[in-house]
Order: sequence, then C-alpha cells, then structure tokens
Amino acid sequence: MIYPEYELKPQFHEEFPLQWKKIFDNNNPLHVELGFGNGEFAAYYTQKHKNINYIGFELSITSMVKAQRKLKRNNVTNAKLILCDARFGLREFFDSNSIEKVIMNFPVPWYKNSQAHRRIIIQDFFETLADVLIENGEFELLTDQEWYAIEAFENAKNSGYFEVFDIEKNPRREFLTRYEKKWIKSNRDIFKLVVKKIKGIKVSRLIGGVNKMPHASGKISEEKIKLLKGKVFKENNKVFVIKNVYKELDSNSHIFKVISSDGDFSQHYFLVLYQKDNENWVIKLDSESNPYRTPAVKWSVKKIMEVLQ
Ligand SMILES: C[S@@+](CC[C@H](N)C(=O)[O-])C[C@H]1O[C@@H](n2cnc3c(N)ncnc32)[C@H](O)[C@@H]1O
Repeated sequence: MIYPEYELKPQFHEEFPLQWKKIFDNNNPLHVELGFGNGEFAAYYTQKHKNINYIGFELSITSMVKAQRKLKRNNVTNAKLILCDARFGLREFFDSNSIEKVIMNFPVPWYKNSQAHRRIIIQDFFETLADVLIENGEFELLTDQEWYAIEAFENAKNSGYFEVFDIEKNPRREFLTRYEKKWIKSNRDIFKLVVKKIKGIKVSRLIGGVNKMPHASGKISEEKIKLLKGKVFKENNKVFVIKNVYKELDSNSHIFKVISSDGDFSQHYFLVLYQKDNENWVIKLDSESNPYRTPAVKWSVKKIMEVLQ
C-alpha cells in the first residue's frame, strides 16, 4: 500500500519557493530531515512534536514507500515527504528565513576524495542553511564517522554564519534511527554536531517564481533532426546531452530523450518537436515529463530549436 497523501511532488507546483502555509494549512514552524531512510525517525519526531510541520527528503523510492506506511500507521498529520536530492530541495523549495530546524541522521559519508563533491556538508550547503534557517535556527547532524563530523564542524565554522557547538561523542538519545542502532550494535562511536545560525546570507536559486516552460518555435531543416543524437551542449554551469531521438510513427513529430545538469543537479526528460503548420515547428516538454524548469532545461528547448534552424 502507498499513502500518496504524504508525498509532495514539487514539480507539480506552480510557484517556487513552495507555499508551505498553504500546503499544511497552518503557520507552524518548519522542521526538515535530509535522507529520512525508512521513516522511523519521521514517525517518532512528528508524534513528539505535534506543533511543527515536518518535511523529509529522500532519494530512494523504496524508502519513500516504507516511510509513508510508517506515517500512516502512526496517523501522522504534520508531515510531507519529497523524493528529491536534499541539497537541491533545501535551496529551491524554501524561502529565506523560513526553517526552524534541519536534521540529518547518518548521511552517506562518501569517503573517497573523488566523491567529495557528493557529500552534503560541503561549503555550498552551509550557505544554503544560512539562507533558509531562521535566525537562531539549528542544524543537527548525527554520524558514525568522526572525520565527517569534523569536516562539517570546520565548514560551518569557516563560513562565519553559525555558532558551532563542540562535537558530542556518544550523546544520550531518546530515539535511535535504524542506522544508529546498526552502528551501535557494531560498537561504533556516534558523533553529534549542532550549529546555530547567527548571520544570514541570500543564495541564488535555479528555479523561482512561476514554474512556466517556454516553448520555442520556428522554421527548421528536418534533415538535421537525426544528427542531434548523442550531441552534448555546454554553456557555463549548464550541460545537456541528447541521448536519443525517436520519430513518432503516426505523426510528424519527434521525441528527444535529454539529460541536463545544472552543476551537480541532473534531470532526465523528454522533449517533443512537432510541425505546427506548413512552415513552423514547435519544441516543448513532452506531457509525460515534468522536470524542474532549471536554466539547463529551459536552455535545452531553446538551443535545440536554434541548432535545427
Ligand atoms: C545511511 S542512510 C540513513 C537513513 C536514516 N536517516 C537513518 O538514520 O536510519 C542515508 C539515507 O540518505 C539518503 N540520501 C543520500 N543522499 C541523499 C540526498 N542527496 N538527498 C536525499 N537523500 C539522500 C539515502 O537514500 C539513504 O536512505
């Protein structure tokens, strides 16, 4: 069973940042968990703090389903779960000075230097936190990796936006998450870091305002269409690749399978190109696709039309 009432799909919302007051129908403080796993902590936390609105981020679909079941079993009414990269969601879905607390329990540490850019606690993350947390709002991190807690400590401290408390070793905890139990069972130490926002900053967002998708239209040279397969386009922070081009059998339209990225944030989607009248063609997002309208997504529409002309 899935319980879709708990899942929020921001792609279907018209405006960013999201209107949390409308979504929860109240003005309660927002608490956000990054990587909620199977939702044990979410179910506990929302029961314990009935006067907050909980928003959780996760990448795993299986975890999303399990967490929905846990919330339903506990009759939780103050939680929304989002399937999305937490780094993107934290920056794009929340207004400045809007979150009271951000919690991250046992993130994947990404040990290797080559994976360092995938770590959540990089400098950019602390800038986003300094924007979206309210004054005196907190970020709490639990990890079984001491080096990770130290790296987070240093990045937070060096940013200048936080009061950073000493790392606590094996803190007393009222509730243990699934991974916490696992690490304690294998005799690992647990490290807790808390940082409190003391200074704000405004970071730039990739999406914002009304979530509209521009179409592009014009005359094209049809013979250029199939030559686009495999082509890569780059401009500053934006990249897109045309993975494939399909011709629809029963109409004069073509589907482009595209992967785009804006820095570290990638999306897969389909664009449709069709003949509008004798002279003009239109390219737009296929109705089956609903990526966030980031600069790279918008640029892919314009650029494909441009190269076909
Ligand atoms: C080690 S598990 C911890 C799960 C849970 N918090 C716990 O303590 O039991 C890390 C979780 O973070 C999720 N995750 C990893 N990177 C993420 C990201 N960038 N955004 C959202 N979730 C992420 C993973 O899918 C995984 O479920």
